Amino acid sequence: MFKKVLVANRGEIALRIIRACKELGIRTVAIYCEPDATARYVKKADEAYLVTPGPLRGYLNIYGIVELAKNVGADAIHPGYGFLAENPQFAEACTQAGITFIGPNPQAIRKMGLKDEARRIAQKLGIPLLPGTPPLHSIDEAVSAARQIGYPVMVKAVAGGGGRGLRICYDEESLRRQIPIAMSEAKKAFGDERVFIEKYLERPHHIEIQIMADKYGKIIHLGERDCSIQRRHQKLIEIAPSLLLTEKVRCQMGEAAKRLAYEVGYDNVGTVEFLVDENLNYYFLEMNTRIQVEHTITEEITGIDLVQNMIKIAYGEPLEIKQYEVTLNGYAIQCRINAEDPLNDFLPSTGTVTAYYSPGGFGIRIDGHVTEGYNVPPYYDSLLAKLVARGRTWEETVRRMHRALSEYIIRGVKTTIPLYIKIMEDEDFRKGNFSTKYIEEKLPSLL
Ligand SMILES: Nc1ncc2cc(-c3cccc4ccccc34)c(N3CC[C@@H](N)C3)nc2n1
Ligand SMILES: [Ca+2]
Repeated sequence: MFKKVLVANRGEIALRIIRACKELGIRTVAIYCEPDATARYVKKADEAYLVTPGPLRGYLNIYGIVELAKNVGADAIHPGYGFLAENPQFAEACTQAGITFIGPNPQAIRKMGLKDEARRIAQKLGIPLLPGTPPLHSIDEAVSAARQIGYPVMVKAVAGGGGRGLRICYDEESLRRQIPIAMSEAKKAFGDERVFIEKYLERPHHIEIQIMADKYGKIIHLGERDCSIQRRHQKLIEIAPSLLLTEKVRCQMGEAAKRLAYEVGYDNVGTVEFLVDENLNYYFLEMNTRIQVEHTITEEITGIDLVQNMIKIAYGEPLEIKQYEVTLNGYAIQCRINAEDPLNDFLPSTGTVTAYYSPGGFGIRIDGHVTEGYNVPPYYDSLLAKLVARGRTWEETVRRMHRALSEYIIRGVKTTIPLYIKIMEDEDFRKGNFSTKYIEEKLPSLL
């Protein structure tokens, strides 16, 4: 097994990876930029090094991080999520330095990073897709395609993902206007101006399948997560399993996700995103080649430690879990405790945490890095902690999450906790009656 792993990330996911390594007897190296110098994950690592340039680019400095890993004698690097997690150049730089990248192979990262390539492969495999086009060459081509597809359509950047580079068009005038804007935005944001269009689903559920593959072609899926409760592509609450799927559709989506992973020669963990409509028709969206923030709820209902499996797979161990051994027990809900003010358009709230008391008790998990006195910096995402509640029934899980949220004390910064308390009391949420429009439609009445 690896002797020393460098964690190329910060905050809660860095702490999560450090904990997984500790349980495997692996020494850990943390990196930090100045604002994180006193953060808990830095203290919990066996070694910690300041990386430059701060306060953010040190976490994105491919060659600086690889150089440091070599100098401290790390034999593997875990990228976490965000930052360099889906950067094929980083994965290749690690390999070239003789350091194992704990994640998928660079070819699979590259393939799934281009939405048109992912769609083409899904189409070849007979995985359902929304009506759409390959990358467009002209506005006229988009207009004639949209006539076939029918409005509304969504314009998507080929190199986009996670909600970036998306535009909705309800008629031809809007499409003609927005295509050039989308292309120039894509050029600026991703260095690739190519866009395509798809039929826009108005009120879908956003459901993703967790997969895990070893280096020998063994692939399993670990059920789904419903991530529909988001705001401007920032996920707020995730649940597992979904309240919408039947066992039959779950199996179909799981098999489709495994076929896609197998086709691209995938190894390590990954997530295949779908949209599901109220008639349980599901459509492939994209694939994420990283561990996700919400991996926790899958761990809670399957009992499988996804981060430790990432490390074992990267080390070359064969998958020891068989598909029939994956059982989904009960329900789990994750609330992302963000330093944002839900009463003020979710504006980031910075400052010092003057009081911090996290809940506990049966079926409660906290993944977070905040303590009293922590100064919430403005440079990073606003996630302070992930509060996860698990229960045998959905009703019990909602009650437990409500109780835990009511116990949670964070003073000195505004957080999303008050909003989540209201959501746990909302009849539509409790009945599983929510789509990607839930927050947009409910916010005014919830607060
Ligand atoms: N053809 C079509 N119709 C509806 C969609 C709805 C979403 C979507 C899914 C989840 C939340 C959203 C919030 C605002 C806008 C879109 C969404 C979506 N995306 C793309 C990135 C992924 N993370 C979410 N793609 C869509 N595509
Ligand atoms: Ca994505």
